[in-house]
Amino acid sequence: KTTFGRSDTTGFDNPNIANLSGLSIQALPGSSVDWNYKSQPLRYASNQTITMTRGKVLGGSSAVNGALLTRPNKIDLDLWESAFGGMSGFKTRVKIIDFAPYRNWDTISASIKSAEHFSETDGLTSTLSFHGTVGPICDSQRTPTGNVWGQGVIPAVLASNGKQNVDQNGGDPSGIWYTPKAMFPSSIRSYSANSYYLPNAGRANLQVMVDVTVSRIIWDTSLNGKAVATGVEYINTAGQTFTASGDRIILSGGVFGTPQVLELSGVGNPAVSDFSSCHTNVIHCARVNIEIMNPLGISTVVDLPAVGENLVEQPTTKYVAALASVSITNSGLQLTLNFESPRTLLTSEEWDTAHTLLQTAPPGLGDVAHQALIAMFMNDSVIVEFMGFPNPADLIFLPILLHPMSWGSTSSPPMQPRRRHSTSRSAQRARTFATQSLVPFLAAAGEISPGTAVSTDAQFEQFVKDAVGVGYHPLGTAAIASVVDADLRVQGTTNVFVVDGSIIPIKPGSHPSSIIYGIGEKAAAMLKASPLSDDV
Ligand SMILES: Cc1cc2nc3c(=O)[nH]c(=O)nc-3n(C[C@H](O)[C@H](O)[C@H](O)COP(=O)(O)OP(=O)(O)OC[C@H]3O[C@@H](n4cnc5c(N)ncnc54)[C@H](O)[C@@H]3O)c2cc1C
Repeated sequence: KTTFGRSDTTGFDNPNIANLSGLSIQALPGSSVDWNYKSQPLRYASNQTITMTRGKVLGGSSAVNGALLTRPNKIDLDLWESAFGGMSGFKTRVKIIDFAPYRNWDTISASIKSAEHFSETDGLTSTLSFHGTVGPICDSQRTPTGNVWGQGVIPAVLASNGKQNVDQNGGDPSGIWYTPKAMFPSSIRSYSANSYYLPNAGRANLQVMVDVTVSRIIWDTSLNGKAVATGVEYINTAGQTFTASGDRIILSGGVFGTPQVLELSGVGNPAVSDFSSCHTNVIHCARVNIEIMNPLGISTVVDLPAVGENLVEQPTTKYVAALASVSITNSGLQLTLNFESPRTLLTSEEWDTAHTLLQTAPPGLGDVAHQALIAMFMNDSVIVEFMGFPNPADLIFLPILLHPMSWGSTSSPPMQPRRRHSTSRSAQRARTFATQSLVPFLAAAGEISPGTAVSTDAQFEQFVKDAVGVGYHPLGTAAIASVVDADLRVQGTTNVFVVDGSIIPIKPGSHPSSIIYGIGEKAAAMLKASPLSDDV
């Protein structure tokens, strides 16, 4: 049975969701299908308040995203293994010790492939063995229809010692390539609502409701000191409250919604005095002076201060320049991504400075995560992605910093000085590349952002403070090892699980949706295989 309310919450008749071929997806952030979460004023970014877009529609953020299916460097995912493998007691504390699905590049890649149905594109070379071909999410590559990328950007990257990567999804994303998008051959978006849900909508044991919001988990008496859930409470748009019961509760509310439901249910940080227990090897708490549940009158069910912490987001700025003439076009899909590693992005002097800065952990960051960041840097894992945007009259690059060095929480987003420095360097790099290599394509004095008034290091730093945006890739607020165990069960509960991007403990340098689809695939297999009698 399927209970649908307003059609915009199903999204199926929203052309901006369906159509990936033009500029329509730019209309989605801030629209009625966005939760429109706002950050607190960012202290290190001119007190800006940033909108943290998340999809409020069937399919969640997969309905409103840019649909790029990328994967990080192999090293980024292999580091999960060393992070968790080194945690004493972790493996014996969980009952179902099936950590294998989330262990390293090989296991996570295998899960991603099981979600993917990749089709090769005529005229483009790809490596089929890197891709899945029978999963629900369809993806393929497209060459841009405008000539800026094919005739301008790609030759310019190659001329400046860059490389063209045959297929970035095999563990080395460095270089430039036509990135796959999650879409059917018709350029219609392929996402969780139409590719996972719709083919199964007729199942008798599946009921989907839209226009309702889960307000809390309902608890029974505890078993062996662990909280037992019997269902959830939810509210409709008229403010009426209902309940749904179940043997297992699986939260997939995303990086903001999942910790919110946990905290409303008494699972989280009750008071400042419990803050110290938040520090594990991997995770730190950003809200050093904030107690979450007690002031709101929420009784503590599980004292778990790491809930809502460890929020990591990728910052970005915008380089925009007017094109020289109407015969030069930048239309089509934003498909070509160029990934730079520390050694290709930074001068040797900047590399030394960055290396020195990295030796000191940001405040509160656990040693394991700190060592992981250093390893990513030393192994030359990609650190900046330059993404092109299909604005007909402009060349637009978004340099996205992939491995940020600051952490926040669901109530206090990250943006600390060291990250600002790296973001400023990548903004400078976007201009240098455009002005040195793309002159014939750009209008004279056509730079719109940052604008020619910005030229010194200090001015670039100020530009970043004033104009920084987000990559829309927040992760980590109910992380493995700190909030959930290896089987994705919330610590201190018998039968509550989290399956979404909030379980990712250490940020990989990529767009996250492919990994999150992979997590969904593995979690489904794992939960199906594990009998309810294991929920103790
Ligand atoms: C504008 C934008 C562009 C992006 N571009 C890309 C891209 O090109 N490539 C890429 O890989 N990634 C991209 N991403 C990121 C990617 O889409 C997300 O990381 C991913 O979809 C997150 O999946 P999730 O399951 O963790 O959460 P979500 O997809 O956000 O799903 C959470 C769901 O839970 C619902 N929910 C939350 N709270 C409640 C509650 N209390 N009761 C009931 N329901 C609730 C939400 O409405 C939503 O449907 C982009 C994201 C955005 C916003």
